[in-house]
This record gives sequence, C-alpha cells and structure tokens, in this order.
Amino acid sequence: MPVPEGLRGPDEPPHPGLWGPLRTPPIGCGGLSLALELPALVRQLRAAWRARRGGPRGPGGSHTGTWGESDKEEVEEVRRDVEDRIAHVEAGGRRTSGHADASPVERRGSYPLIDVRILKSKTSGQQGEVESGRRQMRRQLSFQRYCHASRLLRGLVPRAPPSLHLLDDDYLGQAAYMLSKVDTWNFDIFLFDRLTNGNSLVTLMCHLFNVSGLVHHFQLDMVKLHRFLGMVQEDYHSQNPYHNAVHAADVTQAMYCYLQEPKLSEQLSPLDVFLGLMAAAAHDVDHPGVNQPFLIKTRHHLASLYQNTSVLESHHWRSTVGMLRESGLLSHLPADTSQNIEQQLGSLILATDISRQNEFLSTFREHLESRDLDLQLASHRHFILQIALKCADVCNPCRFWELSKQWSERVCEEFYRQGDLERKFDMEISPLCNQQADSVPAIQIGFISYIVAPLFEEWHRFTEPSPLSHTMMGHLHRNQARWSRLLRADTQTQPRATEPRPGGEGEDIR
Ligand SMILES: Nc1ncnc2c1ncn2[C@@H]1O[C@@H]2COP(=O)(O)O[C@H]2[C@H]1O
Ligand SMILES: [Zn+2]
Repeated sequence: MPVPEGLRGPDEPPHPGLWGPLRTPPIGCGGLSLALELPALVRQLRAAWRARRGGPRGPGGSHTGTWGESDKEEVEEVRRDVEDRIAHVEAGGRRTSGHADASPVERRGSYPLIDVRILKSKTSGQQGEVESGRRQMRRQLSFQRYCHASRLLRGLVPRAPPSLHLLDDDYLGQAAYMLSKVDTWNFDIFLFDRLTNGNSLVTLMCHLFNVSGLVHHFQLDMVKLHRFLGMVQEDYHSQNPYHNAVHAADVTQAMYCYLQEPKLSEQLSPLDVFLGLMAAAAHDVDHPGVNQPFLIKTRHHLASLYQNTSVLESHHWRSTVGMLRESGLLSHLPADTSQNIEQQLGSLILATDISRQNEFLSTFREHLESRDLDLQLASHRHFILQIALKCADVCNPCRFWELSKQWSERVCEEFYRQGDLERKFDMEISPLCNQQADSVPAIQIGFISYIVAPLFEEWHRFTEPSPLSHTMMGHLHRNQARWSRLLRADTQTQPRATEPRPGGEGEDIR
C-alpha cells in the first residue's frame, strides 16, 4: 500500500493522494443495496480474519463449529494476554506505550466509576482505587469475553442464545433500511440501537467509514477497526442515562449530517472526515456520569492528573489514544502521522468542554463578521470541525420533540443522580442536580437559551443557505416553546423546594 509521507502543514490546501479527495469505496457499498451491505460488512470482517490466519479452515473453507488446534492456540494466547494485563494492573502500573509524548495514555475503563466506598472511607484512598481497577479489569478483560469476541469475528457464533449476533437477522433489514437514511435529521438513534441489539455505535461507525471511503482511503484493517470500535462502545457506561454509547452514536450521526453540508463537504479532506467521525464517536468515552466539579470536590485522582482543567475531556481523549494504540488501528501509518492524528483528536475532543463555550463562540462570531474563514486552510477547517462537533454534542434540543424530550429527560436524570449522591454524602448539591428544585423544563429552557440557541444561530449563519440548519432552528424554537408551556403548567400545579410550600420548610417533596 502507499505509505503516507505525513500530514500536511496546517495551512497547506488538500491535495490528491492519501489525503486527497475521497475515492469510491472498494467493496462497492454505493453500488450494493443496503440490505446487502451489512452482511457484506460481516463477511468482510470474517474474510479479513481468515486471511490473517492463513486462509479458510475446514473442508471447503467452512467452519464446523468445533474447536481445532489453532483455536486452542488462540485461546491460550488470549489467556496469556489477559493474565498479563491483570498482573500489570495488580502491579499498579501502566503499559508503556512506546510513544515519545509525555501525556498519559489511559488504560481502558480503569478509573471513572464512582465507587461510593471510596467516598465513604477517607482512609481507603489508594487501596480502594487499585481494588476497583483490578475488579473492573477482570470484568472487562474476562477470558470469556475475549473468547466470545474472537469467535464472533471468525463467524463461530454460538448456537444459543442467537441474539449474540452483531445484528440479529430479524432486525437486519430494518437496521439496513435505517442506514440508507443515515444522513437525514429524523434518524431515530434509540430505535437503531434496539435494532442493532445495543451495537449502534459500532454498526453506525463501520457503515460511515465504509460509505465515506475511509476504510479504503486509509487502508484500514477491518478487524482492527472493529476491535477499536468495540472497545470504544464497551467503554461507554451503559448504566448512565445520558452519557452512554447511544449518545456517542447520536453525536456521530449528527456530525455526519454536518459534514454533508454543501459549504463543508466539498472542502473537507478524508483526514478531516476521519477525525470528525472518530472524535464524535469517542468524545465522551468512559464518562463516569458525574461532572468535573464533582470529581474535583471528591478529590478523584483524574482531577489531580489533569490539574482540575478539562478533566473529563482529557480523560476521554487519552483513553481514546490508549485504545487506538491497543487496537493497532493506525500502526501501519508512519509514527508522525499517527501522532498528528492523536493530537488533532485531542484538540477536537477538548473543544467539547462546555466551559469553553464562550471562547469558541466569540472566535466563531469574529470569523463570521470579518468573513475571513478560508476552508482551503487546514487550520480553518479544523476550527470548523471543532464547532461542528460542539454543535453535534448539544444538538438534542434541535431534534424532533419525541427524540429531543428523551434526551432532556435522560440528561436531567443523570444530573439528579449526581445530586442524590451529593445529598447522601452531605456534599453541597451542584447546580441543576437538585430534583426538588430544578425541574426538567426549567433546565431545558436555560440550556436552550444560554448554550444551544447562541451556538446554532452562528452555525445557521455559517451554513446558510442550508435546509438542515433551517430544520434544526425550527425544532429548536418549537421545543423551546413547548418547554415554556410545560414550565408554566409545572409552576402552577407543582410548587418546588425553592418556593414556599404548604406544610412547612425544607420538606422533601419527592
Ligand atoms: N438537553 C440538555 N439539557 C441540559 N444539559 C444538556 C443537554 N444536552 C446536553 N447537555 C449538557 O451539555 C453538555 C455537553 O457536553 P457533554 O456531552 O459532556 O455533557 C453535556 C451535558 O452536561
Ligand atoms: Zn457529549
């Protein structure tokens, strides 16, 4: 394969070749009907896996479902790997990355679960963290899971339960149909997640990487890509009501829509598309379901690791880098190229820190007012990717009411859970986290007015004339009006803790 010479300087225009315009995807996704495309993807994964193992095994290349010598060897290999990883965690160390940069490369799923036993006992500190890390590592890298993953990729899917398939056959057609409309704004990610048996992020990303020609363009190994995406998806916490893999898939789908904006799509290089989708998919990975102030006040070690600044975003980024290196997805690229990709991913993910909203918004406004954005410049395209990712991250109030309302309820539920934890441990309850004082409609109106509307007004100005932006602004205003009506109804019928209530002060109204 052609080896890239490294990334262009920030201001060089895109040129053909590895970083040049996208070429037609090799497996002909565009030509195949989408109903055929997903099975093709699975076949592609299996073929890639077999090729790596030296061609098909068994008579006629078909798998018999029984375990041969090479299966045993592989299991032994996996067992050694798992033992090695557990021993490493038990030694309290981290794997050396082999890379020269000084930033920490975080192990997967190693820290952020908030272990209430650590909060309870001030003395348990270090030991508690090592214990919790060890437990999680055992869970995440369990022998069984690795065996299953490797069998699944080779097509040796256990007979029962059949639902372990990446895509259950019954739902394949419906999921494929949905993917044929992946660039439309009314894409229902909750439905897609159900149809894909909880694999929305992996399925969506594999599809987008194929249809965007990225697999071909960057000569990506499908097995490694699938392994990387599987790690990312799994490291989102499914128990979080909001910050889970479905939110990541939702942001990725929105990002894909923004990358299709006529103003952008013709200017973007394959690398831009790669970075935009990757950053969207991984931007909240391993989110603990509590915010940065909570991590700081509970003296979580991530807060000290990142010096109380963009703590979560830094963790999402460094975890992503860890998974990229562990999967070897970019290992065929020259070191300076993969390092550049890692850095750019960092710059995109760190831009999602909501406390930096005004900084980005005023720069965006200045550019729009002086009309000096030149998308031939890589640095300007990067800035627009940052803005697009920020928009995708907070776009839920711009979705149809039925989808938008679900996100609103989920994010508030996550806030309230943090508030409950704070109340339980006699900490001050964080803003927006007190279910007794902060209603869902009130939180939504504040969020829309101060964060979402100002950002999307500028995005609308930038993308104009854009039917998508027009649609999004319509939903945003209608949803805002609907929350206002609900707030009025709410305050008339349900007095909250901040208001004097009949029956005395400080009463729990839940
Ligand atoms: N509908 C919403 N209501 C209130 N806050 C939100 C909503 N959607 C997103 N957010 C917040 O905006 C933040 C954007 O970055 P995160 O996804 O890390 O976390 C998100 C939430 O804290
Ligand atoms: Zn997010």
